Amino acid sequence: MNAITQPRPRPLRVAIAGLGAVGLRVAEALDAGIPGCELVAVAARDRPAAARRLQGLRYPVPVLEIGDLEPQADLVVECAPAALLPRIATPVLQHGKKLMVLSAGALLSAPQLVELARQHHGQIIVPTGALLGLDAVAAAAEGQIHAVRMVTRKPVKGLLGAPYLAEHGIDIAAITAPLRIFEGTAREAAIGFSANLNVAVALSLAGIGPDRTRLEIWADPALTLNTHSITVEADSARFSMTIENVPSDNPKTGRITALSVIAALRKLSAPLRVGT
Ligand SMILES: NC(=O)C1=CN([C@@H]2O[C@H](COP(=O)(O)OP(=O)(O)OC[C@H]3O[C@@H](n4cnc5c(N)ncnc54)[C@H](O)[C@@H]3O)[C@@H](O)[C@H]2O)C=CC1
Ligand SMILES: O=C([O-])CC(=O)C(=O)O
Repeated sequence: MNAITQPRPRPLRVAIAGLGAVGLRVAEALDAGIPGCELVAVAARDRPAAARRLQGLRYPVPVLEIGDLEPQADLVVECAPAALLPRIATPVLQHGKKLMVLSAGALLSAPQLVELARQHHGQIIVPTGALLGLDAVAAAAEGQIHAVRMVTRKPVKGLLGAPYLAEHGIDIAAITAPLRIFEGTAREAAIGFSANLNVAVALSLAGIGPDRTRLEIWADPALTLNTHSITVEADSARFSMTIENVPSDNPKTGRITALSVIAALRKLSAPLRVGT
């Protein structure tokens, strides 16, 4: 007797907005093959340079303007400077498609994007990125979480250029000992450290929100790894966890960030899915 075979579903067409440290690594992984996904296009600021960076791919894809990505794709991975998030996200969500967001901090100043996703049955996916344990935080949030704290320690060059430092006259270029440069909420960090602390916002969105998630940031001249330590107190569990990230080509961004995106893409259509 013949088994009834179902047609193989069409792969998800994936586009990448921003071809920097995260975007290029994700493009290479898609080109090498992530089951259920197909790289169809990228957007970059310097399109000829991006085309050169993509020359090594087995299946080169077009380099487009941000505004031209949506019609080509079912899912767009946003891995561009935070200020571009609304431009990248709006057409994707208006068409009920999926958007994977790395610039998670920028979601706080664009809450309309979540509403847009709701209205048009699209979805914003924030991967765990450079962090860990968002599965446990999200599970604990189904019960009652009393407190979430994070302490981030980064080498000086992982923090240089953050707007908070200039606004508060903090000069870390020549420090010789660890210096606490910030204590506040995830929402405040998203504004002052928009290219350095997306992880704090991702943590807050998984847990108790950006106004109750507390954060300290230290600049440490002796450090080589971007280090995030989290403690959670909830009615279901108490846990603490630390990740020490090897910086990527971009010293602000841990290498594991792109790998987290790749794992999240793989999970979208995997026959066995592990973790919340
Ligand atoms: N959620 C998380 O865990 C993490 C999030 N991030 C965030 O992810 C984003 C990407 O990070 P990286 O790849 O390290 O940054 P990057 O600076 O290496 O890459 C960003 C790319 O976007 C490009 N770009 C600039 N203007 C553009 C335009 N108009 N159109 C298309 N592309 C444009 C830049 O040329 C650059 O190649 C950043 O916002 C970063 O803060 C970074 C690390 C962890
Ligand atoms: O890679 C990291 O350590 C985290 C990071 O840059 C971010 O959250 O934006």
